[in-house]
Amino acid sequence: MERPSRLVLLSELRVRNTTYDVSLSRSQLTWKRRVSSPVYHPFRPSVCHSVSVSEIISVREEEEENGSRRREDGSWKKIKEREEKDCRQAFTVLYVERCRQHRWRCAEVTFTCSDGPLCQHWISSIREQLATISSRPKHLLVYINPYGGKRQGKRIYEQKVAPLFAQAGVSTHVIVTEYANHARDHLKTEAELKKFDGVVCVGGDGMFSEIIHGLIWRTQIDNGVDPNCPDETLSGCSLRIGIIPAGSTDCICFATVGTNDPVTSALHIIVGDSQPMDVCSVHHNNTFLRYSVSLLGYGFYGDVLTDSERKRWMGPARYDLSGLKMFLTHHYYEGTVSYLPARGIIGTPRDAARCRSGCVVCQHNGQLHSERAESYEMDDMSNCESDGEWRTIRGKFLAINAASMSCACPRSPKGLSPAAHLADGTTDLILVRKCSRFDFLRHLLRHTSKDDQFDLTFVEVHRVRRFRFMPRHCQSDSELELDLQENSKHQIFSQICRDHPACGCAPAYSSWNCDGEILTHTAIDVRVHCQLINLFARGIEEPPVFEDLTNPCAI
Ligand SMILES: CCCCCCCCCCCCC/C=C/[C@@H](O)[C@H](COP(=O)(O)O)NC(=O)CCCCC
Ligand SMILES: Nc1ncnc2c1ncn2[C@@H]1O[C@H](COP(=O)(O)OP(=O)(O)O)[C@@H](O)[C@H]1O
Ligand SMILES: [Ca+2]
Repeated sequence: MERPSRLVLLSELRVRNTTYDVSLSRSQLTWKRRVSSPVYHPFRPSVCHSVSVSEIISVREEEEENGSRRREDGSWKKIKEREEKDCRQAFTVLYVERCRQHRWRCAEVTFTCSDGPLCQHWISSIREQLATISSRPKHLLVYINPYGGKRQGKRIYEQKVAPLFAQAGVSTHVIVTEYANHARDHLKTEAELKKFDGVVCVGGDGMFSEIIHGLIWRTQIDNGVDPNCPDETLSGCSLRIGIIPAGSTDCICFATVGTNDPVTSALHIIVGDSQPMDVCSVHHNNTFLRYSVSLLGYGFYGDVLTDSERKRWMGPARYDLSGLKMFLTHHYYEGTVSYLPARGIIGTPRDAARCRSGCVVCQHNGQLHSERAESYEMDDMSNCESDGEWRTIRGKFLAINAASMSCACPRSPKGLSPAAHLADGTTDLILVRKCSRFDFLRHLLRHTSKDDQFDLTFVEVHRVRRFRFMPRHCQSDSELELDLQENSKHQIFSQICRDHPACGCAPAYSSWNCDGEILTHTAIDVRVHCQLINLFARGIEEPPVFEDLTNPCAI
């Protein structure tokens, strides 16, 4: 149990017309209603509130004049006639309050003091405590995509986020993007990153993808690492990234915070949360293509994305229509998947346990990963292929998905791979083989219910550190020869269809959906880079089950 930390201040203050014992320690601000009579009063239970100092947003001085109270920002708030006539000094504490479904709100409480010096002492003491929190950002670089989701990015930022940043004393440099890849290119070459404590992305998964591409690329160049080499150990990015959800799916925000709510995200940024996250690098023939943090999907999700881009005018609803269309189209694709299973780690894709705030699996596997990386460096064996057995699967697939995190989103609150971890250095490779439409529907529907989407004969899932995919139309002659021997009759039909796509049968290849962006190459080599980036988040919080003994109100 954490020891209650030393008291900084203890005073009798008033909240509205009631007297409270208010105490400030290094970790908590607590206000307990004074019980005037020791006799038990059923209608007046003792009330105690406690806020962790780390979740205080700011403290503000209030001034009274002619029945109104002036705030530091210059605005006036009318106070009630009866209220604190004798108390001339007041201060307001703004703090994080938890609401339903992982949402956070900025709550406030105003304390009135009997004298001015005491009020000033309280304000400066709270500010001093806040100043000791070094993880809080002071200056942020903000990119807004005005074009994503329902095109509300600018409004969301100005109305919901900017006022909170101002209250918390966070200064910002805001760039509203003017074209696709504006943010990526600005980060790659122009942005003066030394000036900032973090980058904020206002947009969806596609916009987040732009930000990480700019940031990761810049970090590699600054550290002399070649991003084109798939076997390079990439340098981790020091700047944290905050996501203000303003896109269509916003799965990266949902899976790291538990909700898609701009105010909640802004508060996680203000309190300086930190959540490491794995990043996959995607290469083709030793040439870098893209990075991915959530879904890499070939077949169904690739086709949905390609089709939906033509319907962007519909906003987020485009995915529902394209999803239905692609489900009915029921295309399958042939190819070869090879993968390196993740060895020595804790956790499997079929676990009941979930990746949550402070996840021990991520901590353990992250540690294992960095120890291995060190020993590779010492042995001068940077090629991680040497420590595992590649496995190969050939087949016809409706979908090939790699989920580096759960990919939970409002459409599927448990996600594509519910037990995947944010920062364990692995990705869950999900292979959905050719099956009937009915069976595929059963699989899809299970993403929205408690049933296990992997518990079906045509679905398999592997936790991997690296994988490759080669569509059949790209296979070499010798590989095709091997396939021919396996199934000569089918092979002939497939060849005919590839050569004559107008025949109306299934297309030979799909495309990859890489965090919501379409990849032009189909043959890819994917490698997970453990904890390469950090977000202003803390993972999804578990609701408290037991009484928290570190909470002064519980003692
Ligand atoms: C018939 C019932 C079907 C129910 C299917 C539910 C399965 C949903 C799983 C969704 C996983 C989403 C993974 C996230 C992908 C995003 O990166 C990507 C881009 O997001 P954004 O930039 O914010 O638009 N979104 C998609 O690819 C949409 C997939 C929708 C599939 C129906
Ligand atoms: N100013 C802009 N104009 C057009 N496209 C942009 C602009 N800024 C960013 N983009 C691109 O918009 C695409 C979608 O962005 P995103 O924020 O993910 O929204 P959505 O979730 O609706 O797809 C991304 O590919 C991004 O590169
Ligand atoms: Ca992972």
